[in-house]
Amino acid sequence: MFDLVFVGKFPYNGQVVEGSVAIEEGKIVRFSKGELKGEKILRLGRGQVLLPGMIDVHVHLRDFEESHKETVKSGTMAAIHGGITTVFDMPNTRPPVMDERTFRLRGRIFRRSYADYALGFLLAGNCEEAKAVKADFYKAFMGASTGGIFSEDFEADYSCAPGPLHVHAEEASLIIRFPERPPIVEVVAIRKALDAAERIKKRLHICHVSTAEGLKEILKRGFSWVSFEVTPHHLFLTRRDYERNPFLKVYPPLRDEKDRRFLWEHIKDVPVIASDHAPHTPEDKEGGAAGLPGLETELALLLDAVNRGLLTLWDVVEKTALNPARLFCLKTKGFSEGKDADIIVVDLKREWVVRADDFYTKAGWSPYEGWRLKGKVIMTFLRGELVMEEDEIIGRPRGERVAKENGA
Ligand SMILES: NC(=O)N[C@@H](CC(=O)O)C(=O)O
Ligand SMILES: [Zn+2]
Ligand SMILES: [Zn+2]
Repeated sequence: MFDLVFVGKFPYNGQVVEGSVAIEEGKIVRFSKGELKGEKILRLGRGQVLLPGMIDVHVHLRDFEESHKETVKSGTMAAIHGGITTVFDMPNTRPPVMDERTFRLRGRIFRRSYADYALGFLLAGNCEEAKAVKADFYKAFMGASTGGIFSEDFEADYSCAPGPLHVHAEEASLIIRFPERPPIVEVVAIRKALDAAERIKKRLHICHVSTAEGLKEILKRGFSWVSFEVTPHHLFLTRRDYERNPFLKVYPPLRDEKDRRFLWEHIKDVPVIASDHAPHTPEDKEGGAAGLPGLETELALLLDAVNRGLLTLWDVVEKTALNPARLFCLKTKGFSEGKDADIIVVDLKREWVVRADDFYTKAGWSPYEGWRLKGKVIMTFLRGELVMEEDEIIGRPRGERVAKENGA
């Protein structure tokens, strides 16, 4: 007799099938086309589908001296509200996570985390410190973004990285010449990062790819040790939106319709979708801060796109859960028997209107305010425990640090 059995539709081997998924002690233990017996049976309703919880590999939770923007507590409540069960914590905090003491402090505040988490470490000429910590991933900026820290010598930082390196690819020298950061600023940086990757051949993940030329360059080189992500704002918004709403200032900037369309035309080749949840308060945005909140809208935007035939549910599952688990060697994550039961129930038919007032993030505003979306996350389970239902957070923070495959 299993602890919990879901009965209904779920993605399996590229399809969406009918059957049951059995959970035992926080793990997925059985997929079946038939009915399985359980202490608790959760029968999904019409329009509802069971999906793996999202692994969001690009999240800024702020906290420390920027707790007014977001905290680990508020940001991870927003995550589970949006169906995200694992977050990668970006280290461009204030103070930045660039030394052993701050890295330890960072680990301690995640006791308040409502989601599972991977801890990042910022690399910028601090190689000795980087080697002294065992972070789950490392981050380098080729040009300044929020926090202003970037690599003087990107190749040295990349060579030093003791684990997978996420990189913000905007070329510092071109940002000075072109502060509007046109596509060339990203494309030159991506080319430089790929040239370095060809020589160094270590795991590299290129963040928030936003330009057609940049995506073309990555696909042309086709290095198996280089992965990349695209964000919802570069898929659903353009520079025109920014011209109408200055709050939509973000690095890399929103692009023209042709870049956005190119991303969609190649969505099949995009391995990971990640939010780059970068909360700033309205006051900070008035002051010109770059970055957009995205945790509580990203999956719903993708479900709405599924309803509009722009991608399949299986595409969503691969880009938000299966590929991140595989690419970052998360030993206990992935939607298969023996893995953590990080599960969400989504209602593909539920229509709702985006209102920042309904959100847990401290950002206090949303790029998608007023948008009517078809598709909503209605339940989130973290390692088999219900942690969110119908917009309510249930229980206390239960987040745990991810486990990596040996040597990853
Ligand atoms: N994307 C942004 O515009 N800002 C991010 C930093 C980053 O991801 O570059 C932030 O931390 O605010
Ligand atoms: Zn960035
Ligand atoms: Zn970011």
